[in-house]
Amino acid sequence: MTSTRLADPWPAPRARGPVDAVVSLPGSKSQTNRALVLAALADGPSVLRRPLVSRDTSLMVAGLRALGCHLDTDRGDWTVTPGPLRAPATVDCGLAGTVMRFLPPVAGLASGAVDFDGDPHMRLRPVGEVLSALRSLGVEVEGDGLPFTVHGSGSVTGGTVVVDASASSQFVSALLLAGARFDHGVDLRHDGKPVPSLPHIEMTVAMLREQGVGVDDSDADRWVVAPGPVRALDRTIEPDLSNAAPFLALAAVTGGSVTVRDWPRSTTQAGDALREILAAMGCEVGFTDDGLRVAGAGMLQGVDLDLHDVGELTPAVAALCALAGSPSQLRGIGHIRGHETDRLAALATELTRLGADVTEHADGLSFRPAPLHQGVFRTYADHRMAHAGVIVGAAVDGVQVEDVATTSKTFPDFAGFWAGLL
Ligand SMILES: O=C(O)C1=C[C@@H](OP(=O)(O)O)[C@@H](O)[C@H](O)C1
Ligand SMILES: C=C(OP(=O)(O)O)C(=O)O
Repeated sequence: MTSTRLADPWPAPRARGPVDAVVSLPGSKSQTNRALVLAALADGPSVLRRPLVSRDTSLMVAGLRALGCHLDTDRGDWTVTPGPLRAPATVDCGLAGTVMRFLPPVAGLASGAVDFDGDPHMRLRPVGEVLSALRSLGVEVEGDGLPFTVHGSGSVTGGTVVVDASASSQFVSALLLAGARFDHGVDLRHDGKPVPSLPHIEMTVAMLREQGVGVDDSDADRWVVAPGPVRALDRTIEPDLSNAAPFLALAAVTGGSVTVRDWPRSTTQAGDALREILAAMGCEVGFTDDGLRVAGAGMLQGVDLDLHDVGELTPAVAALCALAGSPSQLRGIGHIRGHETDRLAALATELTRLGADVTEHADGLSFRPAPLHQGVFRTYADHRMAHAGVIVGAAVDGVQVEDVATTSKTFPDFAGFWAGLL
């Protein structure tokens, strides 16, 4: 997605003083990819306004086109015209969890074989629970992880199913998103350790309800989706609040102020938790007429946080903890070892290489203050590792971020945008 050729490793720009900026950020990956799936299953043409244009959403668009959906993505707003779901088809999941988990239930509604594969690391990310759930809902599936094939028969019986979604909330979202189109809907129960990233399931439920789908989530760990049509969408995608993390962090580490425009006052996005997290680290956080403003207050305070619900914020928060003046503890995030890379191992390794005093635990990280120094920060094809690297690089001389272009997963020309602020 990045048009300019970037040096690799990329010298992360060092802030020479407080950064003061007002930024408009690209759309939410989670909302864009949910809206695309719902539009493909809807009862008429849909419009997505201000969608995110990035690798993850392009992969979703390509996957839905392969399944017979007509998408016009040439202009800023996208139109989606559902067609009969067709197969044979091939879906490239890249490294997008939303594509690998959300599309197999849609493929179950097509008639024929749909082959799924992705980037080398994607083959290691968990998906077996979605596939076994589909089997018990009446779909023939070959394989338990990437590569796998869904043999759709044109309809899915649906009904009652139990999954262990402790590895990813996306297992639940995947079955709910397509559930209304199953003959008997879906009555899904989670059985296992607590489900992570609950705001993402709340986003799924809220978006389904907005399209007229009946969802009962009144019992803990149980979601019942009634069979029925999905109303066509006309939706404006919110800015991606998780991708706001590095920009707000820039205010925090430089003692400047950054305002993110159009920050919703009410949202199911996990990134909204940044308001509380950054306030706990000593920043001034508040809404203005322009959006959400975060102002850094000099020295960052360490924090003790359970990030189980908002695990995708960990890399940026970890970078801040490494720069803080007092110890920190990040807990409840064992599941992020199954994200784009093993994020606990990657963060511990790379922050340590830059001098941080980090200890890796089974389900978290702890930090003690230490002076950081120059070095190369490796990113393991993980967009949010790159975010962590540039945050440290804004505060420390001589940090170079390997493969910063990996940010194209969820943010077009991140490096150019970032450099423009420093
Ligand atoms: O449904 C979604 O859009 C997402 C759910 C979360 O996944 P996990 O539950 O696997 O953490 C989150 O981390 C990911 O970035 C996006
Ligand atoms: C975990 C993430 O992505 P994915 O949607 O690929 O799971 C993420 O963006 O932090």
